[in-house]
Amino acid sequence: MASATILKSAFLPKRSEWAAATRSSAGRQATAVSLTVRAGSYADELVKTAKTVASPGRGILAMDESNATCGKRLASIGLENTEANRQAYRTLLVSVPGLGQYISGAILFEETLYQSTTEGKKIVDVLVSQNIVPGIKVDKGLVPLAGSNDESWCQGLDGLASRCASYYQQGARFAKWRTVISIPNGPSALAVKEAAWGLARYAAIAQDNGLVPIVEPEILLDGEHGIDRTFEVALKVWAEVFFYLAENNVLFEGILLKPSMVTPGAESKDKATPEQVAEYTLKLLHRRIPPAVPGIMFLSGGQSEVEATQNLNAMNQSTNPWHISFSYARALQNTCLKTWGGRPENVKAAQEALLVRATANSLAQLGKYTGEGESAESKKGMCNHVSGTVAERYRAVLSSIIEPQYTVKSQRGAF
Ligand SMILES: O=P(O)(O)OC[C@H]1O[C@](O)(COP(=O)(O)O)[C@@H](O)[C@@H]1O
Repeated sequence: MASATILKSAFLPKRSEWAAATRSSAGRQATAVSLTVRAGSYADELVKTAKTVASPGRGILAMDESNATCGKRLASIGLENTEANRQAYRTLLVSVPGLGQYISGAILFEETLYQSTTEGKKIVDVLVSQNIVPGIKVDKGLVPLAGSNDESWCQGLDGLASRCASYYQQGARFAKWRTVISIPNGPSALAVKEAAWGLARYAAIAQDNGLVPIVEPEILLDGEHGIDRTFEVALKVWAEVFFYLAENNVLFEGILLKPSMVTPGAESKDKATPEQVAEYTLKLLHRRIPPAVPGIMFLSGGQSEVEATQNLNAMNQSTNPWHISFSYARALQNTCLKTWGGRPENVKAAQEALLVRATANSLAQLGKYTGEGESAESKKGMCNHVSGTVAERYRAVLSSIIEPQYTVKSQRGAF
């Protein structure tokens, strides 16, 4: 926060000055403090990009696992964490035929943004040909936050402007910065403030360089707390995030959010139905998120594939001021990765598995997901609810691949 203080005192009114100016101007027409924000050169493009990503029936494929996280995913199927294996897996993901019907954006790790598929096509070009907007993870990961209760903060502001400019040149049009908040460890006021300030500085810098910032303060699922505690923490976190976004003159129409859903902690004795998750999460959004924000793209955070889809669907039973959709990593990729298992002969089946999840979440974005087909018992019902080629995909994939391992039970810890 040291550099933050310098920046704030240099360019913006202090809160005390602002309050004094507002008091002394009461009853007069003009205020003493000008809050006019110059329109950035990318403003129109940012708004357009954000709307494209937040388009009906589509969401984001998060495939930006850092090398450390990707290593865990690959280890779960017995593969080494090599560049060649990461390339093979990510080639599989971006090459799924018809993916762009359900996926509007794909978040890439830096390595992937500059990588080609195993057939030698630039991954960015493959995405664009699928009508998918390429995005880039720009944070540099989490490190311990000194002076806190074993909490962390997210690095990456140094050199961010020039990196964002290069990523734009390379074809990225949106960015992502993930920081985390731990409920069992507090969260301390320091950790929340640091998370919010970092996200706001990142968002301003990304917009200045033509990238729509995805703002992701992940409130981790870990813990024994109930849903009310998650709600309370989320209210605090989002209040701080929007306070600092505004202080940094971020254009709200040109951002996207990536929140955690409001659920009980993963180790809580309480369980919440999709309707309860939707009720709490929508209440949070209505209290904290301005309608100027075009899209809210949830992370899955360790929920099972089915839970994440059901919860999204429940949130889309009402008309909302924002596009409410998904930006899932695990909840899109889990079955796909397991089906692939690193074997070339499984690529097609794994791609079908990804398409099943993408289709299901697309339906959930529209509030039309039924879920019956997700279990063996009601497989037929699901097929009856989905028409045409989608039904064929469900039938083929569910019968040949998913059924043995696919249940509505939590798959937490699958990775
Ligand atoms: O590799 P990192 O930086 O730990 O991020 C892990 C993942 O968290 C996400 O932000 C959310 O993923 P989940 O949907 O699996 O929770 C992904 O975009 C990212 O791949």
